[in-house]
Amino acid sequence: MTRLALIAHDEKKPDLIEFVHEHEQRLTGCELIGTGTTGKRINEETGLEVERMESGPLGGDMMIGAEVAKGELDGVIFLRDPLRAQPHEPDITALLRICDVHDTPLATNLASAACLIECV
Ligand SMILES: O=C(CO)COP(=O)(O)O
Repeated sequence: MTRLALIAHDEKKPDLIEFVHEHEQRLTGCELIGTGTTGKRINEETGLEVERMESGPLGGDMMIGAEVAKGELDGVIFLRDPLRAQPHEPDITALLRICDVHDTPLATNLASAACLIECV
């Protein structure tokens, strides 16, 4: 089964929730993990179930990075907020890097997320 990570910064969470609603049929067939608050909101606001890691600033991005490093994720959808600095920027950079190291599909905006879920 396809295993995907779903992550969004606060300003992008509404976009991700809408994306999940739009693509619910496709995502129902996937195993989903996410950072803490993102996962909580998807669990509460959509019909899908996300396994929750820690919140991003508390290490959640690194936990997802570890899954990538273990080869246990088929793709990462990470709607970053490009207009605000994050306190855990080094963790975010590390997650993006480890996706490149392992050639794991990574989408950081809605258009690329739509492409990603069609091909993983
Ligand atoms: O900060 C995040 C990703 O860098 C997301 O974390 P939350 O889903 O806990 O808000």
